[in-house]
Amino acid sequence: MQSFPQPAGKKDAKRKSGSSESWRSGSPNIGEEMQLRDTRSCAGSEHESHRSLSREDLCICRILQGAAQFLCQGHTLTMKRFVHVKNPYLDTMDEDILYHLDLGTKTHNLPEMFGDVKFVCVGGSPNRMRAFALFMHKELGLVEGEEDIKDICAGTDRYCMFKTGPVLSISHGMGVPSISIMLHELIKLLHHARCCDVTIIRIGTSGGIGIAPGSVVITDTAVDSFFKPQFEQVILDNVVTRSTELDKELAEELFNCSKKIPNFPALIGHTMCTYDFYEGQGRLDGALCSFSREKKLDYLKRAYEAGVRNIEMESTVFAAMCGLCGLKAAVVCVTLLDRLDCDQITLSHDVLMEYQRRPQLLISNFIKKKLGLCDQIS
Ligand SMILES: O=P(O)(O)O[C@H]1O[C@H](CO)[C@@H](O)[C@H]1O
Ligand SMILES: O=c1cc[nH]c(=O)[nH]1
Repeated sequence: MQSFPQPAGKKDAKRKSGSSESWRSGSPNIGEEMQLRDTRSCAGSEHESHRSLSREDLCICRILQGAAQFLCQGHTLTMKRFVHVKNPYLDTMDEDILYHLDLGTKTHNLPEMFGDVKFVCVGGSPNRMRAFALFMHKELGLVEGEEDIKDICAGTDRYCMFKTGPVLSISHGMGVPSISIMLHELIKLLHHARCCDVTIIRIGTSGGIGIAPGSVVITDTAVDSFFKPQFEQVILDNVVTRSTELDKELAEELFNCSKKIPNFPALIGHTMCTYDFYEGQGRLDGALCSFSREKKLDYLKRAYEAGVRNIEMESTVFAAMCGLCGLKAAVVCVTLLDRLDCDQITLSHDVLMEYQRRPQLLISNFIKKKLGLCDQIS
């Protein structure tokens, strides 16, 4: 049984300072760090030394010289992947208040609370993300009881956040504006906490196109309503187009993981992200509808031909923001219906719950595999 620290509360955070617990390595996260691994010892062994990189030019030169020497001696060198923000103003701020998460750099010790996070899972519904955290807690064989898993954002009712071991589970609400606000604050949180090598996965629901309800779609590329792999962000009065490519290797790895789960219908495909559930997804059952059944089917069939296998409402901005900030990202959504057949979701509560657990099961197995807990694959 393993034991991981739960995040410290506000009061504790004020008193404590300094390093965070890090997953298994026991080493603190100190600014930008370069990890030098001796490959002449057995793979995965503990012969690792850590050196800090200062931003001073002189120091960088020395380290690069050292690294070059190290490489010449037959070692390999791997860089830790830190979460980066692309905003010069952040460095000039005395305090950063993550308003919608009810967290802040002065009120909370973010490195201590979150420094060991390696996996972030996000999804629309607060209950689903709480259930996922509790499920992960059990799957990781953690000793603390469920009652220790509290909503870290309880001071706000915008989003909820739970942490168990190296896994953070957060709700993002519905649609691009809602997830985008959460991601701005989450990415800053991971940056302030000096997290490294973080994988982020959206586990959601969606409408399928031409595939059986209950199928789990692992997204290779998120596309917009015109089937383009891009997200258009309006900034001031400009439209900035951002790429929505996701990590293909990660998608493949997840797909391979899915093959090990008995009777698990999964596939890789494009995911279309829309700004609306009704007109935007070609539904005939909204309060407004100005197109015919034929037009709807023609649109969905063209989407299918373009490689789209499911439709949801967050994937493009999720892919774009995570890609820009150095987060390895994936989108895994179960389909609740086949949009070529119908528009209304008529599943019973039990079936809906069972479907929603499918992405969670896959991601739990993936996380356990990554943590070397392969004997505990469900
Ligand atoms: O199940 P979640 O994660 O909320 O995802 C899907 O479900 C919502 C619509 O019902 C949208 O947020 C859509 O993206
Ligand atoms: O059809 C659906 C089902 C779930 N979520 C969506 O965005 N669309």
